[in-house]
Amino acid sequence: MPALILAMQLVFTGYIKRFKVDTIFEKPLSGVYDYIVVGGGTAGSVLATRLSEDPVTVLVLEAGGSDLENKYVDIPLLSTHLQFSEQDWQYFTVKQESSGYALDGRRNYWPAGKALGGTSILHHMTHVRGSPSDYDRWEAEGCTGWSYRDVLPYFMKSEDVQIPELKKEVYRSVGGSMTVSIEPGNPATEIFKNAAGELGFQTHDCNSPDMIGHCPVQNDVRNSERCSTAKCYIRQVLGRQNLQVSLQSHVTKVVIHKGKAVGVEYMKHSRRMMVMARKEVIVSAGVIPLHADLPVGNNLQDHLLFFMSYRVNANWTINTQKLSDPGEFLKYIIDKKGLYTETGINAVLFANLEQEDVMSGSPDTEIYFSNIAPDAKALKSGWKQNIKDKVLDHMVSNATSEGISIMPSYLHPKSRGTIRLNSTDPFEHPLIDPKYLSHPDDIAGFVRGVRLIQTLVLTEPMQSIGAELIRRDYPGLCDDIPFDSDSYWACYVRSFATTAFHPVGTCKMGDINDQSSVVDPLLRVKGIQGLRVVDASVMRNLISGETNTPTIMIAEKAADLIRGKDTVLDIRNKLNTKFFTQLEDIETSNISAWSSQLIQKLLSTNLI
Ligand SMILES: Cc1cc2nc3c(=O)[nH]c(=O)nc-3n(C[C@H](O)[C@H](O)[C@H](O)COP(=O)(O)OP(=O)(O)OC[C@H]3O[C@@H](n4cnc5c(N)ncnc54)[C@H](O)[C@@H]3O)c2cc1C
Repeated sequence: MPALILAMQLVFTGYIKRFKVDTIFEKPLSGVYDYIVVGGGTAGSVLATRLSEDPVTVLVLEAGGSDLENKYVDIPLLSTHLQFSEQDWQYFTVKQESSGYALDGRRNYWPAGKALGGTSILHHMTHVRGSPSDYDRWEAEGCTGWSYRDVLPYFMKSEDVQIPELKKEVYRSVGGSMTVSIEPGNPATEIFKNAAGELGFQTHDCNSPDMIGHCPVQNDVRNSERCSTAKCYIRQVLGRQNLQVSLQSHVTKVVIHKGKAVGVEYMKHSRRMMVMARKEVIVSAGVIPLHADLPVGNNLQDHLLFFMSYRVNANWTINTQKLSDPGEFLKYIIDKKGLYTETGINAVLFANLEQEDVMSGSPDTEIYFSNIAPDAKALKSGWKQNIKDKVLDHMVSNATSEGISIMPSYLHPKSRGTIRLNSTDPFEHPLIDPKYLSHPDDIAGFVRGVRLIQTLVLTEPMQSIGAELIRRDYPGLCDDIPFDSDSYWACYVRSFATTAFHPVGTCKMGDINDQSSVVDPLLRVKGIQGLRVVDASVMRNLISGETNTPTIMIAEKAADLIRGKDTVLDIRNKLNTKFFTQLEDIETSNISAWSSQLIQKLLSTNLI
């Protein structure tokens, strides 16, 4: 107990120091700035950092407060503690017709960051760039200048890789703002690696141009603390005289005069204010649309995932009992060591299950490995999924403190949804309707993922820990369908798959003549001068993985587009001479030569 008190004192002292720093946000505003950035989230923090490198004035208006107001922000394992906090918008989707059968009202809970740093202060820190084909597809569909060759230099500019074996890779970088690291091994990571290896998946860098394979998860973590874009970008430059950040400033309207965005209206401490922009207004408010009069809010896309949990005989699972040991917490506070340094995801695996050779091309499936045990507390208050009480009680009756979860996610869903403003009141939450699993192909994609997981569990490393599936079917929910048939898993997916938190696409980028797009390839809102959108909403199609790192890339590139500068010329030249020819070789080589018994096993199942 004294250890616990000491730990709490240390946290509290850190608190006081932080509040002193945050008075910087209270500087009085002037009436006009060169650039106004709406939203200081993942993208907004990056963009304002870059724009204010020039002799221009930049204002960031952020609806939330300081990222440091929540004591859990830094601690990797406690990211879910930010959900349903003041730093979360706490959105819910509308009732889903084709999914969410196990959810209360069939509604997904949609967390989103509401503070400086935006969703990067509460996300799970997995660092994934996506596949070259994702960006080449954007370019082919009219997003000129966004091919993999174009965007790779910006991924590199933003990162500071602290993984010794990757520092020298020509496509990776050191010295950028975002630290990328791997937490020192948990035995679980080794088991997952060996299981994947037995099926022929090589362990390599999933942020290389060839994503297929297994990787210990790379994280946006610096010295065992979260590296949000608040901490790793904008807080580094808050002393600049030409940069002003105003918190608790909720923008309610972009002011448009004679077809040009000239400023914004916003509410701060219940007072309505207006501020003008000499050059541009840039909306970086995330996927929730601000503009009522534009064709925004269509093309909503998101990844789903669900938990396949297994009982195991292993002493390395993370469970509530281990975490409530005060010594464990102290280990983190004093030495930045122990279980709290982990993010809860040990490793990821990417495969291309849609085609015969699952190990070539670009991935359509991501598998997450987690050594967090599905014990009663984790099920009730860990990953919050809005599961119906009676279903949750049933799950809790099967809880175990020695277990793991493996989660499939289908990466290129065809379902498309919408986000619509619910009323003229800008403070009311919008109607979010992702129409999850409305396209039948998405179900088939998930069932293939289930079969891959089942195959992984049959490997010797997984059998050596006695991995045994914990069934979650519930009276009236899939229990009338023969267990393990494709139809059973289809029902399971429709019942238990929930958001993987990667919504994109509501301000779709496209060619100037593409009627369905909102912004052009320079991210300018079509038909309105002086207005751009720079955030995850401009992604035309979902990328093959998590969306924070690509959003940072978008903001880095947008800063160059706005400033009319090429800050990555040196990186591009280096890549042109050393890398892109090599990349062409990779694309044409027969990667499928990797041995794989998996292919045979997968093909022997009848997919729906
Ligand atoms: C729980 C969770 C886990 C995730 N895990 C990962 C992960 O492990 N890896 C990964 O790569 N991605 C992950 N993501 C996704 C990733 O974090 C997002 O794609 C990314 O943060 C989106 O960035 P953004 O700039 O578009 O929006 P945000 O970061 O959400 O920024 C929008 C900002 O605008 C502010 N804002 C909104 N409206 C207004 C307004 N009217 N006026 C003023 N300000 C406003 C918001 O408060 C917010 O600060 C996760 C997301 C969630 C929710």
